[in-house]
This record gives sequence, C-alpha cells and structure tokens, in this order.
Amino acid sequence: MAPTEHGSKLTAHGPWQVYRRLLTYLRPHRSMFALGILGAAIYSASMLGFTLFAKYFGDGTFENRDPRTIVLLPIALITLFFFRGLGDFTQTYCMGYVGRRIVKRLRSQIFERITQLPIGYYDRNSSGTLLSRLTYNTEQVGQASTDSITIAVREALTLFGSIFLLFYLNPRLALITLTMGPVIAWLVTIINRRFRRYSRRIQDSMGDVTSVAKETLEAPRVIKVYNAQTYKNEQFERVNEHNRRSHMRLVLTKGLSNPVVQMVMSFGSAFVLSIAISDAISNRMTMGDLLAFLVALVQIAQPLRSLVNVAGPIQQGIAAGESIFDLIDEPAEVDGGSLRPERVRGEIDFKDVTFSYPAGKGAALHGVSLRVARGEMVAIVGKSGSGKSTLVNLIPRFYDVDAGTVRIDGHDVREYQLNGLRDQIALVSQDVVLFNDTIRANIAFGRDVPAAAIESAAQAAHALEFIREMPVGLDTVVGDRGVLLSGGQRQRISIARALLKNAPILILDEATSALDTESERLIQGALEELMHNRTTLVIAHRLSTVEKADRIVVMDAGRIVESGTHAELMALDGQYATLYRMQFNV
Ligand SMILES: Nc1ncnc2c1ncn2[C@@H]1O[C@H](COP(=O)(O)OP(=O)(O)OP(=O)(O)O)[C@@H](O)[C@H]1O
Repeated sequence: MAPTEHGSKLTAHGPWQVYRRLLTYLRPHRSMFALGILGAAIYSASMLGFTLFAKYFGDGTFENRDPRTIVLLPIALITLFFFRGLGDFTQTYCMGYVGRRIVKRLRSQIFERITQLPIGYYDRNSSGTLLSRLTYNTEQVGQASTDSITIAVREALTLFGSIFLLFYLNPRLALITLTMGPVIAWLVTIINRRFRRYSRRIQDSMGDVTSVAKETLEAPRVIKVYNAQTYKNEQFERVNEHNRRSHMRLVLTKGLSNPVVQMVMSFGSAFVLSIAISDAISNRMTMGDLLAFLVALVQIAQPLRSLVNVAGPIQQGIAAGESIFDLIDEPAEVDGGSLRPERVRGEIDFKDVTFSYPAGKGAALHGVSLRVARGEMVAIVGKSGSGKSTLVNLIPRFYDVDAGTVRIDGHDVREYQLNGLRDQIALVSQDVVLFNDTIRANIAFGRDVPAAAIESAAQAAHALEFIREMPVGLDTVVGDRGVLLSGGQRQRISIARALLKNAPILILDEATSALDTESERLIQGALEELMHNRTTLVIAHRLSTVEKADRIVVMDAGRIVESGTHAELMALDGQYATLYRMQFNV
C-alpha cells in the first residue's frame, strides 16, 4: 500500500473554524474549564510574584538593609511556592477532566458515525485509517483543547504580566524590549503553519501504519503459509519509515523553532540589558529594580519558549480535528421512507435494475429483472464476478440502484424505513462474522430475547450438539472472530442467529469451502430448517441447494442469461449445463 497523501478534503475547514468547533466541545464543561484557567492564572500570578520578590530582595537587603526581610522574604518564598503548587494542581486536574471528556465524546461520535456510514464508504476507506482517527487523532484533539490551552493561557498571562512589570519598573526599557514583538510574531506564524502541515502528514501515515498492522494481525495463518512475512515486513517498513520521516520534519521544526526565537530574543535582551546596567551604574536604577528587571526579562523568555513549544500540539490538534470532523460530517445512510411493516410477505421484484459501483469500471448489473414469489427459493449461479452478490446486496440497500427498481411486496425498497427494511431480512454469508463474546451473545446479537429462544434456535441450527459438549455450553467465549470454533460450527451459529431473527426474507451466500460429509449434512439440515417458509435467494455453490431450488437463475456479466428449474436448464444445454458439469463434476 502506498502511503496516502493528505486528502484535499481536509482543507474544507479552516483552522479557525475547526478551533471554534472544538470549543463547542468545551462548552458543557465550562465551569471545570474556567477552574482550570483560574489555576493557570494563579500559577502565572505566582510567577510574577517572583519578579516582585526579586525587587524586595534587592532593595530590602542591599539597599535598605531592612532586618524584617530576614523573616518576611522566606515566608514570602513559601507562600509563592504554595500558590504555584495550588495553581499547578488545579489546572492539571481540571484540564485533565475536561480533556478526557472531550476524547470520550469525540470517540463516541466517531464510533456512532462509523456504524451509520453507507457500505460505499467502507469500500473507499481502509479500516486502519478509521481506527487511527478513533484512537490517535482524538488524543491529539484532547490534548490541544485542554493541556495546550492551559499552557498557552498560563504562559501568555505570565508573558503579559512580565511586560507590564517591565513598564512599571522602567517604561523606556520596556518599550525597547517590545520592538522585538513583530519579528517574533512573524516567526511563530511560520512555525505554526509548518507544524500543521507535518501533523497532517503524520496523522495520515499513522492510519497507514494501523492499516498494515491490522491486516497482518487478522491473517496470521495466510501470512505464515505463504511465507509472506518478508512481504508484510517490507510493507510495514515502508509506512513506518514514512511515518518516521514525517515525524522528523516535525522534530526538526520543533528543534529549530525555539533556538531561533530565543536567538532573536537574546539580541533584544542583550541590548536592553546593557542599557539597564548602565542605568544601575549611574544610579538611575536601584539594585532591587535591576534584579527585578532581570527576573522579568528571563520571565519573558521562558513563557515565550513554552508558547512556541505549545504551538506544535495545538496545530496537531487542529489538523486532527479537521480529519475527525470530516468523518463526523460524512453523510450517514439515507433513511428512506416511512413504511415500517410488522412483517412483509416477502415478494421481491427486481425491474430493469442497472447498477455500477462508484469505484467500479462500468456497470455491474445491466437491466436485470427478476421476480421472486413469497416463500420461493431461487438459486443464483454464475461465474465469479458475474454480479450475484451485487444483486442480492440491493435488497437490504447496501447500495441503491442507478436505474430501475427493487420492490418488496410491491413497494420500492427506498419507501421503507431503513431499519424496518433490514428487520425483514436475514443474511447468512460465507464469511461468518462472530464476535469475541459468548455463543449466546453471538446468537442473540444485541437482541433482547429469552434464553429458551436462543436454545431452540441453536437446536434447530444443529448447533446444540457441539455447544453442549463445551465446558460452559452457550456461555463459552468463542475467541476473536470465533477462532476457537471450526468453520462448520461457526456457520451453524450464524444459521442459529438468522433463525432467531426469523425474518421473512433470507439471503444466503453459501460457503464454497469443502466441509466433511458430517458437517455438510448438519449444515444442510440447518439450512433447510432456516429456508422453510421464507423467500430465499441463495448464491448457490452446492449441488444439493441448486437441485432443490424452485428456480435457478444464471448470471453472466451483470445480466440474467437463463432462468428455470434444474431439469429445464439442463435440457436447454446452455450456460447452466456447462457450469453445472464443470462446477459439480458430473
Ligand atoms: N465494492 C465494490 N466496488 C467496486 N466494484 C465492485 C465492488 N464489489 C464488486 N465489484 C465488481 O462488480 C462486479 C460483480 O461483482 P460481484 O461481487 O457481484 O460478483 P459475484 O458474481 O458475486 O462474484 P463471486 O462469485 O466471485 O462472489 C465485479 O466485476 C466486481 O469486480
């Protein structure tokens, strides 16, 4: 996989729009946030206290030789540290609280949106990229909108406070110091822009890293048996290296930004310092003022440094926010109409259906018409890529037709409410999807059903035999994607799931994998149970299914080319007969 460049879509939001939108996430926690800012203010006030401390230290000890300073200054020192600590704790805790809430809310929103996205979105985007937005980008936004803001507020307050103190101590010198402002502001703008650009690249390349890792983690067997470790390692090395290089650009900017800003500062400070020293020598400034002036100068340099440092995380947060909002703003599946029948009869009617995939080359279906009566079982056969899956995918509206209509009980599928439509359909596909949970939970699949119903579904699916042999029966955990079960067992669980759903329409994408005769017999039994009294469309790979079907349709290059019973089609001696002889070796 080639490392992705950041998409042009990212520029749809300007940085300010993103930041303003991020601030709306702060709104529910404004009291906690305000408390955090108060902590930051206390912290920076204590820092300014140290400047005044220096003034009284200089004047009290060297100039006035005041004995009270022996007690007062140490007490002042402890007090200053106390307030600094208090401010530090308050801002850390409160901002941590707000930050975690924001990360959680963003994650929930992303996750919810991911579950609502149309299937087409999954075709276009890798799951690794989505995962990395869910985990990595949200953290960066959390940091930018809390920690980094506190630091920015705290250091800006300290900075402005120190400038104010400079004016109080010596307005002429303060003015000279301020002339450096525009140069530094210009530098910081350039730095910010670079930070944002590199952050985007890093986030995209994190998506690539996650993608490759995820693919590899999910297919350990295939990788081992094809000895594809080197291939995968090289692929990972490429994205990992791209990630490192993008990071290094950021590191370089980060590393250079401070010394450059500090160097500019040092010229100004050196110039101001020489004037201050000459003022002190010629008695135009007291020792205390000189000391305080020095501390204030240092205290301008320090916050400036922190402000430049914090620019990175803030810009990273903005870039991360952009891609998160792009995802959250992706349109969800269109909900369709208002029809929501309790239970449809199950007549399906495809009429002149034409469909092409957005990313596909040309139409996958060309003017397909097919009427399936209630309770009928239609087997769909045809060469690979002939459009069998595409056709059945139009029934639950995984995709919508380009032209023509798909009707259920005489109503266009788009007239049904989407959830209502899908309630009418059960799907058993060749790649059985099980989740790392108990068998019971995998059969119920989020539905609140009595235990007895789960058990009878398992029984009807001929799954109870093997479930009973397991140590804790239905409560056995099946492992990640059901790895602890055999292929046949997994399939029977998915049949039990479909039985429990008891939908009037059944879509069956049969497994091609050769099962042993015992499993085949059990699954066949389970499927017969499942198909009973339902309208069934089967993408058929098994001889027994094909022969038992009420009707067989043959697809070729997106068209239905033959249709009839097994006997009729064999007599026709066309594509079906050829396919049949070839595929089933008879
Ligand atoms: N998500 C997709 N995006 C773009 N093109 C697709 C997509 N899915 C399928 N196609 C293309 O549409 C055509 C029909 O594919 P479809 O999966 O319906 O075939 P099929 O008959 O079910 O094949 P098989 O028996 O191998 O599963 C193929 O040319 C395929 O490349």
